Amino acid sequence: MADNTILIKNALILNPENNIEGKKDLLIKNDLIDEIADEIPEDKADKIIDATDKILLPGLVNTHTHLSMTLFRGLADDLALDEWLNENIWPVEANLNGYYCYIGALLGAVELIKSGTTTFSDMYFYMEDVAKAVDESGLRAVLSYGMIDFGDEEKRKAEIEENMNLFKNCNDTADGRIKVFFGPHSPYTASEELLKEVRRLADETGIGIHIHVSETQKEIDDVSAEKGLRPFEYLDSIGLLGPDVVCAHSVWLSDREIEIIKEKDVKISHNPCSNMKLASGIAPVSKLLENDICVAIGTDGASSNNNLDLIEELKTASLLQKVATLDPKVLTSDEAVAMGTINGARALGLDDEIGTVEVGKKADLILIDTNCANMVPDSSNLSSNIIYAANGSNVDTTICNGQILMENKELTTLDEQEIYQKAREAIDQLKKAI
Ligand SMILES: CSC[C@H]1O[C@@H](n2cnc3c(O)ncnc32)[C@H](O)[C@@H]1O
Ligand SMILES: [Zn+2]
Repeated sequence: MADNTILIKNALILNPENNIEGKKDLLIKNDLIDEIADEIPEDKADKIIDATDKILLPGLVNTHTHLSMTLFRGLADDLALDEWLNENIWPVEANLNGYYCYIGALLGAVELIKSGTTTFSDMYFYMEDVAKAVDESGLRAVLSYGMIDFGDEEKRKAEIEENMNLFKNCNDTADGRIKVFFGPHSPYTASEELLKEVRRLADETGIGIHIHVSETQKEIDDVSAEKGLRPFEYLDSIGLLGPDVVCAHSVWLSDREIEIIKEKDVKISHNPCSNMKLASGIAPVSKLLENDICVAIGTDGASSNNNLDLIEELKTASLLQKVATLDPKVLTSDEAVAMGTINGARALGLDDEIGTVEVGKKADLILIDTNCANMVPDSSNLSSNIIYAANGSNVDTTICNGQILMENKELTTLDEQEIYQKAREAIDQLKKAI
């Protein structure tokens, strides 16, 4: 079969941790970045993309979301987590089916592609239907089935079986773009027995773990009352924690818990918009970064955010740390770019493949248009322009695994109008069932 070759010309490259000076050409061969040079001849490629006035950076990595929850955007606003989940979201989720989750995931995929995310880590229900949406969209994803047993043994077995079936049926599918993790929901919904079994199976299979931890003060109080330990102390005491664990939120942390996170090389997915909207609190991100802990970024679901724009999320993360510490020097735009790219790749165990613009890595790349009112004048500091001035709507081109998913703001793999229509119908039907 002939090679897929794409030549991107004249791009300013923003690369986390290792900047590339001046305008460059970049050649994609099949799914990989093949060459980066001052000038690459046009006859080396079948397809040319002119990146004049555009900034090229690694595709963004959203390390915590519930993609199908796009259907619930705006459904239950202005509530704290407990009331939001127990009285609003879980009753609606009880009426979900595979089709709804598929349509919600397609809607989320459109939003991710349009705002520059090429990889996302998802925890939800009907995950084989979500995998179908990932396959069709061309995105890269880490998928976990969200396991909740509330101490019920039968439920526990069924939940673990569901996640294992997802692993057997979907891991390494979609040309290797889909990986499967375990998704125990949280220390307050998953029993000790479930968490211990997850650790055993993670060691056996080599797959990672995605879990919500220490999101609210109520969680700290409840777990402390039941276990006599704070959430990270408890998870450590039962052996769950390790470098393959990605913890979402992690807002309320004692100094001892930060030590545990560091010692065990646990990865943190920071979700500032969701934490602000549900009034959960402010995660001590600058302290975590000072301790060399890998902090990545996530949007959480579109019902607690209410969008999946990762550039907006990174700006929020940066500004929130500045105001929380009253120090404008913390969480710089360079650190924010790393959070949205290479740190996300590390959290998901994909840093050999994605997260930087480097020859030999997967061609997961985005182009951001600077010929827009909010991006002029061009800043000599590219990360400043991307984090503080841009937003997802400045993304012009999105490429994942060497495949163009959007060019000049036009989607190539998904029909967005058809998806909007189906999503509207799906939520109308769901509302009737409530
Ligand atoms: C069992 S699948 C995932 C489960 O998590 C719920 N969820 C969404 N956002 C949050 C959050 O911020 N904290 C805890 N749980 C959350 C989602 O609605 C699903 O039920
Ligand atoms: Zn979540």
